[in-house]
Amino acid sequence: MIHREVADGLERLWNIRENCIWEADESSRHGEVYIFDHVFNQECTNSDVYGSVVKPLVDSFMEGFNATIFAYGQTSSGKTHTILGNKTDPGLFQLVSTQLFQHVADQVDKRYLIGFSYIEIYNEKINDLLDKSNQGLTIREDIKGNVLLDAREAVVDNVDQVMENMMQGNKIRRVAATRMNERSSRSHTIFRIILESKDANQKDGPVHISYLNLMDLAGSERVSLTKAAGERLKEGSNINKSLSVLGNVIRQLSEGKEFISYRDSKLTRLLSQALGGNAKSLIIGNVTLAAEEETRSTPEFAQSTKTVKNKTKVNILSATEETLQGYQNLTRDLETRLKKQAIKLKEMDKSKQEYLLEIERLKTEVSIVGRFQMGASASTPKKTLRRHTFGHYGNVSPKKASLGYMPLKNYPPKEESSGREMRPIQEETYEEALAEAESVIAEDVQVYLKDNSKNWKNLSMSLENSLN
Ligand SMILES: Nc1ncnc2c1ncn2[C@@H]1O[C@H](COP(=O)(O)OP(=O)(O)OP(=O)(O)O)[C@@H](O)[C@H]1O
Repeated sequence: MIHREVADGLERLWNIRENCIWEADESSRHGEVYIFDHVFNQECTNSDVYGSVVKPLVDSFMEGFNATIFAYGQTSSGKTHTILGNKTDPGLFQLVSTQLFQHVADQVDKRYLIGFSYIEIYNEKINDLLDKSNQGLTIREDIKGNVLLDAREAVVDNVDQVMENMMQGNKIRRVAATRMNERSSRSHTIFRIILESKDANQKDGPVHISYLNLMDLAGSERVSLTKAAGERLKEGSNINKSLSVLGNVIRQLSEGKEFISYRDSKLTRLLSQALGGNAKSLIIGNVTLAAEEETRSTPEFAQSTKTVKNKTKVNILSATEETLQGYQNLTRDLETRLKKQAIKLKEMDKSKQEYLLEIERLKTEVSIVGRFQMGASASTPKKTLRRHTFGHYGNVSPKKASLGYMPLKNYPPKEESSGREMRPIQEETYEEALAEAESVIAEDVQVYLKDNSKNWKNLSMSLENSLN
């Protein structure tokens, strides 16, 4: 039981022993004992949960399987605590990231590229938490039924970078105080880690790709308990509606129905691979022992999900010649963003410091992609597609596509045209493309710095440092 429940003098209404949970009042008409793979009591930490049920899933993810982990439960039952944790009890997100980068460091014969995206579904609208300007995202599907979303995908190299991105995202994530929770999540959030790997010694070998979703679902809430009104009430009703669609989808899947109503909510559309598709899924049902009915609905939900069967496979995306185009475009797109940031300095509508940080961050991403791509041959690519996940940027505008590939015909992007001649990317090796982009950026920045040298002496020094 949490502080609020103890302070309110609430009683403990449920018992837990081994892998079972049941109501303490044996005369209750719902005398069912719910049995699960694991039941964790209130003495358990997030690390205990991680070691028992999450780690094996992360191991599979690193072998190339897709994986999804949900935290499901009523409001204030500890979902956010499970995923994000705190200083003394790190959450699953940090524990997963740590394991992932440890694994990557241990595998000397492999090369890895790790991407990270973070989105929320708020009042049935999908917002990118890594890019404030990228709101109201549209879900698209390719012919194979893969869900595509133009969310920013940050390329990350270590746990600190992941945590930094996550904390940036948390600043805009919707949280508000309700009567049940001082910091109640008003949206469903999805962290997605995308892992691409290939054999370091095999130049044109296949690329394995897998994604891992960590989801902190907003909790179901009863208006009689939360006393929500106005905006909070609207949010609560959207949360309850999407959770009810999730319940319907699980029921249809467990009953083996042919038609599954994934399209009834954004949440279930985004989860379609995790529910009955190509992903290994883990559902963590968070409960409080101090509520009767609200707590009962969680083990009931979790039990219904146990009969859902997924069809999983290792995802070998394609051979290098297909992906080479993707990495070249990815690099080019990062370079374009980098250049844009340098140009934006002229407008000075943001603080100098913010631009410098963005430039630094993009430079790091470019070098990470470069390291992963190194060794691939510069043979003429046949396809423009890099891969299909929801950090995919098929046909989006350069403004929206923060990272990822773009169709070849879009290069150089029209709005970026500066009169400089740019050769089609097929004719360039990766090194040539990188060198060209770097010289363009350096030139622009130098011109700008020269023009503004009096006013921006300090800025020019740090910019020059960052470009050297
Ligand atoms: N295992 C735990 N140990 C310590 N504190 C906890 C634990 N679980 C939850 N809490 C505390 O209980 C409160 C509610 O938890 P949390 O915000 O994680 O709930 P939630 O299920 O995400 O709620 P909502 O659906 O409203 O967002 C927080 O103050 C949190 O710190």
